[in-house]
Amino acid sequence: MTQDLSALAESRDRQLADLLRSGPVVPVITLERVEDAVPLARALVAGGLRLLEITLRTPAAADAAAAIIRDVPDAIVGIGTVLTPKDLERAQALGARYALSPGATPDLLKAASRSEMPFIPGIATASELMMALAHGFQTVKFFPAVASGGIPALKALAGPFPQARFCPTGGIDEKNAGDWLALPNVVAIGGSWICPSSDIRAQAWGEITAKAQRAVASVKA
Ligand SMILES: O=C(O)C(=O)C[C@H](O)[C@H](O)COP(=O)(O)O
Repeated sequence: MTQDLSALAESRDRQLADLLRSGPVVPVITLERVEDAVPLARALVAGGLRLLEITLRTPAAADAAAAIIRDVPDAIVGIGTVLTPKDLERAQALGARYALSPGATPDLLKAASRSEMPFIPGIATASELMMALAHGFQTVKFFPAVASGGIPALKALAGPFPQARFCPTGGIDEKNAGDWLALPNVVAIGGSWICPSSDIRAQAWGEITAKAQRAVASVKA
């Protein structure tokens, strides 16, 4: 890495460390309707979760993220399902504080390594992790966490890669959240269990606040 890229990587790491202090549980949010965005974000913040991931999976996603950024100042909005350099630009243009991907491509890693915005690439294997580390990304998503071998797989990766920090997602729920968070190299966990599509469709904001509160309690347990 050149000196310029190293300085950018350090600055992103510092910003990310600051953001993760508001974690460590990140609800993964998929919104079908823009009008659900603000009440959902308020329900999550009321339950104690400020760090959010809005996935770019629906046509409503960008407007939904923009509405939360505008109207819910206590929410810290990250954009998920960033698959291309263009998605990363979109996340930045929206004013998101960070971006995440379920994986990574050489193009995406290259673009993200030249950007100021904190970015968390996804990895599921040692080779993918090596690629992320080589581009200056020490904090990675482990996705799909449970299907890729779960906690034993993450413990195995910790051996050769002590510098890596993980945000597992995919298959995490209320029952196993505490086990994942107990791992020393896990800095945050994420998942859709806190705000499943069925609750969002039903506008069950009270239920979502209760799930967020239980997630916060699992961190303290
Ligand atoms: O879309 C993305 O950007 C992702 O990285 C994937 C999400 O983190 C998982 O799909 C969440 O998994 P579940 O909690 O099992 O629903």
